[in-house]
Amino acid sequence: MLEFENVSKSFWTGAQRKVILDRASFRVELGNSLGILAPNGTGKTTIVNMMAGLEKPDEGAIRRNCRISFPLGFMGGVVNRHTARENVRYIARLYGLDPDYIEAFCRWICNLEEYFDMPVGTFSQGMRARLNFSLLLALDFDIYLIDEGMPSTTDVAFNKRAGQILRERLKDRTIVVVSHKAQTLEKFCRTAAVLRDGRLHMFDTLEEAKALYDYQTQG
Ligand SMILES: Nc1ncnc2c1ncn2[C@@H]1O[C@H](COP(=O)(O)OP(=O)(O)OP(=O)(O)O)[C@@H](O)[C@H]1O
Repeated sequence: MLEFENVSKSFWTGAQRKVILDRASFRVELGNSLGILAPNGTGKTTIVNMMAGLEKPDEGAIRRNCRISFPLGFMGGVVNRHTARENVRYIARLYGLDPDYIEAFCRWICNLEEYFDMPVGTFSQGMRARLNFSLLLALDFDIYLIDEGMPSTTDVAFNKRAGQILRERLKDRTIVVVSHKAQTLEKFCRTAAVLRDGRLHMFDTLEEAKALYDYQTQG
């Protein structure tokens, strides 16, 4: 279970206070994936980061009693001056997993060859993305956080291999996906919410959420 209770979050822009969430309360139960629809720039990434524990709320409580992923595509957490091997072994230990298994899995998935033993700082953006994505697949979570659909890299063969494993994994896991497009949510969720002016409007079905969202965004 992942629960927000009276959570508020805003940013001071220098000219005004940008409200992301205003005393929002909701709960994600295991087995009931949730989609959040919100226009660009209204706080999707901030909400997902708060769910992952990467960002703190200003007020209210966020409770987690299950394994929650870092957001798919999240590029933090990997140290540039360490090799891919050192990074994945360290992260495996943090999660209480076998470093040999996690290293072997990541080596196989991301296919970086000799670069796997080079500092991550020497990697291209695409290589970094492959490493992060493979790490996410190597770990196992109860709730997966997805910011704007499936992550992808410029490597077509990797995308196919990793995408297939991810789709299999997500079949029996709970997903929270945030997007500005209802189409992205359709693949993952039944229940949905609409974020509007810091308020989260919850609906039992994606169709109901879509109706409000379309009404608001298309006039
Ligand atoms: N640390 C910060 N300080 C000030 N403003 C911030 C900060 N982080 C985010 N914002 C602002 O808060 C708003 C929401 O940002 P966020 O990245 O969560 O939105 P988003 O819906 O994910 O955006 P996009 O769809 O463009 O990726 C934006 O206006 C952004 O500029």
